[in-house]
Amino acid sequence: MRPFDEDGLSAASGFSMAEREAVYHAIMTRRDVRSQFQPDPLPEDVVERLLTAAHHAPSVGFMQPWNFIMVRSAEVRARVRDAFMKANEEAALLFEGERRQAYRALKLEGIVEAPLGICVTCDPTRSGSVVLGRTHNPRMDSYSTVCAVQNLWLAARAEGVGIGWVSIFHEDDLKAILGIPDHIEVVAWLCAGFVERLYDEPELAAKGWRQRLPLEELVFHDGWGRRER
Ligand SMILES: Cc1cc2c(cc1C)N(C[C@H](O)[C@H](O)[C@H](O)COP(=O)(O)O)c1[nH]c(=O)[nH]c(=O)c1N2
Repeated sequence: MRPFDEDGLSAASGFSMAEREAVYHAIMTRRDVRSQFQPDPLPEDVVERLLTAAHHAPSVGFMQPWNFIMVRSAEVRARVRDAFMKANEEAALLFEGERRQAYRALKLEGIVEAPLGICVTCDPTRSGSVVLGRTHNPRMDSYSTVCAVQNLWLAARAEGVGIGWVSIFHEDDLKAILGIPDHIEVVAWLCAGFVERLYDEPELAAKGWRQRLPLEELVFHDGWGRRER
């Protein structure tokens, strides 16, 4: 533990080169995983570290609106997969012609293959109706929960655990399967399991669905659309 002064502050020294590289390495090599899961259950200490990382995410007003429903039951995961299949077929029909065929060829979940499903939810009532920082934008609680997902995802990368985020569901189907109360929002279904190999680039890019945009096209200066400095 670093020493704290009387205000509870300690020196914000930078990371060593190796620590910095490790952080960027996790960020750059994190992947969404759909099909490389190993069936072995994740050890409890690993799961605990992933959840602890998630729980240290930033949250609006320090609201910590998240819950994590850990789904190990193969029977429950099979029902979740059925809910995905229904929604995925609806999604396929929204694309036309070749794009529909290309969509159908993609594998977009590993719900049954991954030994653990984590349903991450957001409770908008977690700290009363008036929340510091959320008063003018109620979606801030969902955004906070997404931060928890990203923390978990990066920690998982460092642990050799693959994570696949599946969002192709009717929320009510997931709520019914998992007994989630009406007022709770489902933010993510995460497939989790050890992986030996990962794609070097997003699988959707490797399979020609969509490529990474050039960063410089996305950065503006001093106003929307202003590319010059
Ligand atoms: C909110 C949200 C929701 C989803 C995803 C991501 C996020 C952030 N992704 C994963 C997504 O396709 C993936 O992140 C991008 O293709 C980039 O690839 P990498 O994550 O860098 O491997 C995703 N992937 C998938 O196969 N099925 C899905 O339902 C979803 N849903």
